[in-house]
Amino acid sequence: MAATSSQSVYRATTTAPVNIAVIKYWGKRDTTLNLPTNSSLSVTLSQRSLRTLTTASCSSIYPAEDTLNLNGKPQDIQSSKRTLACFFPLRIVSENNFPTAAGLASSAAGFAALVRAVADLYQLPQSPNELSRIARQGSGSACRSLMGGYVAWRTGELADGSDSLAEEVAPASHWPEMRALVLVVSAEKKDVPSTEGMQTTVNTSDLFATRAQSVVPERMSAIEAAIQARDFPKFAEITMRDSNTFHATCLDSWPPIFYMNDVSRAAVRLVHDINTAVGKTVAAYTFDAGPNAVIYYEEKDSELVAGTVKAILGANTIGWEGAFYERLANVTAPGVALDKIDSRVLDVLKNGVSRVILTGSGRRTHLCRGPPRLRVW
Ligand SMILES: Nc1ncnc2c1ncn2[C@@H]1O[C@H](COP(=O)(O)OP(=O)(O)OP(=O)(O)O)[C@@H](O)[C@H]1O
Ligand SMILES: C[C@@](O)(CCOP(=O)(O)OP(=O)(O)O)CC(=O)O
Repeated sequence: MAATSSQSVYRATTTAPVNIAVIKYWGKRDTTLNLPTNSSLSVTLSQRSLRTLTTASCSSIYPAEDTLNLNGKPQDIQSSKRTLACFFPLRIVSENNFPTAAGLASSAAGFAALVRAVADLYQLPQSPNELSRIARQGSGSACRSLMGGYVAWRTGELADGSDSLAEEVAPASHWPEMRALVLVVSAEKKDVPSTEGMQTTVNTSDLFATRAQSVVPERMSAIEAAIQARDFPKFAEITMRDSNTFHATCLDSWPPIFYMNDVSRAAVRLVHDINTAVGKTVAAYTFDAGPNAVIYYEEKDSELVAGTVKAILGANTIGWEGAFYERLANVTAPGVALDKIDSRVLDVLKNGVSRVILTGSGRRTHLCRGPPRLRVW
């Protein structure tokens, strides 16, 4: 029997990447609009390793309520006022190919994919910068996942948030040698969610105001210049210092918040030991609101950085995966002699890291399988 338009299902499918900040967003000046207290800057990671896949669909045959299914489980979104505004109820189905709510920026990829899929479904003309304004309100860091490469989120000044947008500082192709080694220390849900933790910091930390008002603005300019010049040592030092300052404001919060643990601190020591042994900065660590380490380095230094990590952790005992693992597959000897690394660090890392994802900088959200289309299910 021929399909009638009342049976029609319209749908759009999109993917979105994870981004890992090198200048951290931490603090809101407006919690409703999700306006930040400082600008931030991130590297969008390759979707060949980590991505969210989201399909948005609408139809008059759907029950009269919006639904979100995440990783196979229905989510509670009915308190949202959006339902009332929809003529055709929306059905969102999404899947992350990595742990959700574990400090691996699932909310960033998740909300970016959601906004992109809905915009594609309705064939909205908005640019990624304009869509970033919407994604920001789902989760602040999500606004940076609508773009590829090196992305800044400008704090903005206006009370309505209309100038608090993300913009691409440089595409991934500008510095394609950038690699990211994710050491998964824990895939557990974190104790203090980012949304709650950052406001505890805003309200109680004495260090916080200095970071937001003077430290970050200087670092934003310096890291953008380092990215334009592809100056890895400069990029790396700012990245490490900013991660440390962010975690210092967490420790300075009341009650104090701890996201890094002994394994995280071992990863910090490892990176400094590698850099000292090599005699220049070839690796940079950064930590979000959880213990997992992300280590940035350039492809030419794969053996020195990832090769050393591989020799410490062993390739067989834990999972090594990711789009850029190929070059390392046959590397067995450490790039840096292990006697140059603090011996306590070796054991802590070996026992504490459960999984390694080797990835690199990548491109922005993209539409899957052509433009939105009419389908009868
Ligand atoms: N694919 C998705 N689609 C829609 N919402 C998602 C998706 N993935 C995650 N989320 C939302 O984001 C929440 C997790 O965000 P949370 O900030 O706690 O963790 P995270 O993003 O993994 O960590 P972090 O932001 O510290 O790196 C989930 O509970 C869910 O509400
Ligand atoms: C440490 C961070 O990863 C914090 C991310 O916080 P979220 O974007 O998850 O917070 P909400 O806006 O409340 O959803 C730093 C960063 O990504 O810049």
